[in-house]
Amino acid sequence: MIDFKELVLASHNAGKLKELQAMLGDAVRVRSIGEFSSVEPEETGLSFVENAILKARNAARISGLPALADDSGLAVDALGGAPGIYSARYADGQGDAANNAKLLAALRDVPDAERGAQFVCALALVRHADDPLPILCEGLWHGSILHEARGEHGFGYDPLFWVPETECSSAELPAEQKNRLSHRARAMALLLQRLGL
Ligand SMILES: O=c1nc[nH]c2c1ncn2[C@H]1C[C@H](O)[C@@H](COP(=O)(O)OP(=O)(O)OP(=O)(O)O)O1
Ligand SMILES: [Mg+2]
Repeated sequence: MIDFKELVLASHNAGKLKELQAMLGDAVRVRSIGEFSSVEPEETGLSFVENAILKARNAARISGLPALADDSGLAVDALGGAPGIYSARYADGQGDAANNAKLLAALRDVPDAERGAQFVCALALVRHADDPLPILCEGLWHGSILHEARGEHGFGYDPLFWVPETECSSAELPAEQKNRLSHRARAMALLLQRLGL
């Protein structure tokens, strides 16, 4: 079991930060990397796990604190797992609306039965920048891609992600419910277990 006084969350994404903070609750005092730097590290890894480790090390180096990073994305079956680790950069850095528009266009002629997709989340926790044994936890959330946006909550691809168990898009779920069901929730549950929290 690790005894943290403080932890830095290594994300520049406001939606993610809100979810991670809610899931951690009072378990640990949380700072955000934005307090220390606005420079985002280049995500050069070939996997979610590698990118999560890279972001966690970078945040630990900058802050001097233990760091938790989340690398996540949407893997679409009909696109061979794309956009995957490139989800945030799918429309060349033009943001969520452009990413969603590009995804809808790519799937325009794909029938409902072939629109399966998974949200993927890799969490990496490092005790310090050179930690030789990062704690790694992963979570998946299965669903499918809608033909048009639905809902106002969440962030990123949420308006396009149909959640079969709740029969609505993930942007139609209240935050508390998404935070119990999502890829991030599953990864975080494993992490809290690992940490004895
Ligand atoms: O629950 C989610 N609901 C909707 N979309 C989501 C979710 N989880 C990840 N996503 C999408 C957003 C972004 O297009 C990509 C993450 O990219 P990713 O590099 O991990 O995060 P980011 O660049 O937004 O912030 P940062 O790297 O500073 O943590 O996947
Ligand atoms: Mg990123």
